Amino acid sequence: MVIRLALAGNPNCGKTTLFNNLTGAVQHTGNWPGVTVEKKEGRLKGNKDVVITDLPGIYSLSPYSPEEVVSRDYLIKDKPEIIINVVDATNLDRNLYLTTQLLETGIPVVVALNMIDVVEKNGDKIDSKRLSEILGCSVIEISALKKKGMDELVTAAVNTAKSKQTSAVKKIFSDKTERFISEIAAVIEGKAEDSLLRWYSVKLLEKDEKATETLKLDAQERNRVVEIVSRFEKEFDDDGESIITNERYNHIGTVVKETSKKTRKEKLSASDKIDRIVTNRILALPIFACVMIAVYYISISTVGGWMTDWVNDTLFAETLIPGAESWLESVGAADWLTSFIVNGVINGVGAVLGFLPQMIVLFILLAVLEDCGYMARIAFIMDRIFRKFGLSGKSFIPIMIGTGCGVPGIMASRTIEQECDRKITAMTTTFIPCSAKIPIIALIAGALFGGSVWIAVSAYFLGVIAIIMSGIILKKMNRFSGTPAPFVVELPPYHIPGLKTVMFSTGDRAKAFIKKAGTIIFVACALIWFLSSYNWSLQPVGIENSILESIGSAICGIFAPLGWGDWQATVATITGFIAKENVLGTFGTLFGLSEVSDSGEEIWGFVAASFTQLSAYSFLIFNLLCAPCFAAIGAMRRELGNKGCLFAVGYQMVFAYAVALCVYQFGMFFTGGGFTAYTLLAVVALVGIIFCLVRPDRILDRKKAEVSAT
Ligand SMILES: Nc1nc2c(ncn2[C@@H]2O[C@H](COP(=O)(O)OP(=O)(O)OP(=O)(O)O)[C@@H](O)[C@H]2O)c(=O)[nH]1
Ligand SMILES: [Mg+2]
Repeated sequence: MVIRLALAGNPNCGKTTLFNNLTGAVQHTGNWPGVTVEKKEGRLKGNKDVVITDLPGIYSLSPYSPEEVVSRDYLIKDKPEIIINVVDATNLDRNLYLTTQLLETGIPVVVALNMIDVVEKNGDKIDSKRLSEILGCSVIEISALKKKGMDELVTAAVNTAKSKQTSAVKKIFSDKTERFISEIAAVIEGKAEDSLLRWYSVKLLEKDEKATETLKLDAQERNRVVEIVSRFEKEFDDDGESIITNERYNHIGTVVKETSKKTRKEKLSASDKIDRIVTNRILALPIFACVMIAVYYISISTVGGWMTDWVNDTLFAETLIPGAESWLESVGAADWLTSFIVNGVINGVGAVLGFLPQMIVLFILLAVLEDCGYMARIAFIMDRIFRKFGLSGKSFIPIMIGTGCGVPGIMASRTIEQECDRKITAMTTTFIPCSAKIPIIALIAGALFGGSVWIAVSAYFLGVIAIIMSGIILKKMNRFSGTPAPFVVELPPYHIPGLKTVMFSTGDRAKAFIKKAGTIIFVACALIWFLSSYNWSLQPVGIENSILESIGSAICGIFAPLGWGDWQATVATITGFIAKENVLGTFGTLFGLSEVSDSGEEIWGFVAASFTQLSAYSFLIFNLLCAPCFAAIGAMRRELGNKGCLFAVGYQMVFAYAVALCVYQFGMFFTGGGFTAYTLLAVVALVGIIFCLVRPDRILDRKKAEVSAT
């Protein structure tokens, strides 16, 4: 018999850590709420009959955002055999709120009292035996991080599931409320399964619409319910949902008082002390800027840079390429094959893989920031700024994730309740440079700006500014209008990042990067090599007469106003849509064929020769802001639908073009380039952008007027 076991609990209580322990999986964990946004399945190590589902974190069973709906639907509709309710023992008050709701679902529940190591370290005490008596279900003390109590938990869960013993329903509301619950239960009896009768009765008193819909009551029953609810609200002189919420909290208050003892009296914890500085109104932003500059300095300029140089200069330029060449010669390989392997594959894929060391250093640093808890603070800090522009600080979490890869970044936008904010975030997340764009940044910085760290830093700030500007512009459109959702991310206490968590997270991201180099980029490089080695009659020719040159030349005029209208840069940009790493791979392949230099910084020389600082920066801007790679466009389609996705891609292209145009043309103008037709075009673009930014928000004004009229 297969037992389905669901892990449910508040965000950031350790569900995924527990899931990884039990199944041996390596799902992403992090010290902030909202890491998991999709349900994940795995099988228990050593007992394949137990299927475990990791769910996104929820605060209650009245969900507001889409990833919370995932959790609730799974629990209520798919009905697992048993719920393990993971509870953060350092935060009993808040966590037990969900527990009282889970106990009403009629599904057997076992409470896993997680983070017991922290409780013990703080010198606090929790009487789990008494807690188990009051709640009416097993309570097992565990530490998912230290792997304590795992066997006990599994045994308790499997036994409870096998005995099908639901927890005894405890009356947790006041007698008066319980009477109303019974009244409703009498009306809907037979409409819901017996085990869910109490659950639905409470939901109806709360006026939960989603729950009401699934019940399919007839008109008469519905009227009866409405009558009971209105009597209920009159009796308490309050809203149904508030009454229920209040009484739940009252009940939990007494439970916590009876079962837990905190030794330390409200002294400021170390986390609070750090937060006083880190989230300080004046210091927060400078500290954030310093942290990010340090991260990119370490990963791009120093440690990561040295390692990448070694890979590019020594490993590829001095060892692999000559080695492969002489080996191919010695076995008598055909010229075209040698050219294909050396120029097409090693140069192209190598150009991308060369950046792996930088990337790994960056991934490690980001994972550390994530796991120690600083990322959650960044979201909190950014909320203050974003709110001023009508955006929610919650948008910043997807953006932070997007620095790794846009695909999970776009998916993380699901944690945002407000539909308009969610859509805008999904559309703009990829403005922030993802790891695949770092090689482009490093290339431009290295080739034309003497490796300056400021190019990378400016790229990130440009991303943030593009997001804020787009937020303002899009908010004024009908399809995105609305006020930002209140921000409720909690700040989890800081902790020392776990070595395993950091390694998993880094390994995961690095693996994805290598996999792309081995598949999609390999194919793209091979294609580029072919297109650049043959002409339309399929005769081998120099690159100047190749198919690629003719395609690039045909369309490169479009980019002339941006300052880099040559066919190489155009082709590189186009291949970037397959995967952003291709931009570099393409330069690598293109350069390999021109056989000029012998030093390791081959691509740099090539790029430096065909760009000026200004045109290179404009090239960088366009490639950073334009539509993301196909994988990310696919993710946007999932979140926005076909039409929305098309709109998003169109918007990103126009926006990227306009910004790059303005930067290049005004740059030219102010450095003595004169006023040309293109300068005029840039003036038009700038006026257009400013108009979109400052035009009055008619929709919001109308809504305000409607509110004040009523
Ligand atoms: N000290 C301690 N830390 C833990 C324990 N379990 C988890 N953590 C840490 O808590 C943080 C959150 O863990 P996750 O497993 O990502 O939490 P989650 O419940 O899956 O979070 P969401 O997916 O956001 O809902 C991580 O930094 C973990 O390392 C524990 O038993 N003790
Ligand atoms: Mg999780």
